[in-house]
Amino acid sequence: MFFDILTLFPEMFEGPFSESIINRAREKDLIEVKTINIRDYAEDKHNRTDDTPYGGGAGMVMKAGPIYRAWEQVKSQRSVESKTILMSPQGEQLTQNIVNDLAKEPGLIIICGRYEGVDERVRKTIVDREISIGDYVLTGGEIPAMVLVDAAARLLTGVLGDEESSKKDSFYNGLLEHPHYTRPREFKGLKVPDVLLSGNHQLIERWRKKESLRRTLMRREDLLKDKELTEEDKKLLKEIKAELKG
Ligand SMILES: Nc1nonc1C(=O)NCC1CCCCC1
Repeated sequence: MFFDILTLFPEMFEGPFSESIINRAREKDLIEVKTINIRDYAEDKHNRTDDTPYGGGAGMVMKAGPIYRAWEQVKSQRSVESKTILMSPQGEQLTQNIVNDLAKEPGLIIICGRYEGVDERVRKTIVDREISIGDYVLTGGEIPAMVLVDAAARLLTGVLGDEESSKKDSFYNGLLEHPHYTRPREFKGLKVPDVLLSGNHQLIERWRKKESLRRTLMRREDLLKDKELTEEDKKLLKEIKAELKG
């Protein structure tokens, strides 16, 4: 899978993508991440990529021309179709389901907005999907682009080792993840639950599913509304609610 990232700040991506799992995936050719500097596609003598807003007001708007030409260039260099994503607070909220969908694409072109945003003609001509990583405003779309690349890349076969499989993620099975423990058995007087030391894998899996349901019920009950609960889930939830009643 490839990620072609249109940005005014390509060097922002050097650090995060040259470390750890994403870097290993690039070295194994499981993903390709290219940054394209929108400024290279400015056409006026001042190399402008932004300008004042029509209608007045504070701030600057990213010009459509440089973005469009950068987009044409990356499109022409790819032999397969790719979706164009604009990262912005006005987009649909990124969820694991959206990541799961996007990770099935052969590649993504990701546009990183800056200043007050991009000229509306960018949306009307080349954007397939506008995505937000949350209801807050950052200084640019670069960090949201890194979030999207990270979340999609880790789902690709071979990116995570078996032990790190994404199959049991929070949100992967629609629930929050159960608590995790590792050595030592006791830390600050807090002991590892005995069941995790029992070696009884059936009991351990039951404990993990129950704690996942408990955590989801306590923190994100909204997720339970969308989840198809098995008979075992319902039984465990009943136990949890009885325990909460004390
Ligand atoms: N939140 C977000 N989710 O995705 N992108 C986000 C963002 O805050 N991006 C920066 C803004 C800054 C002003 C112009 C448009 C982009």
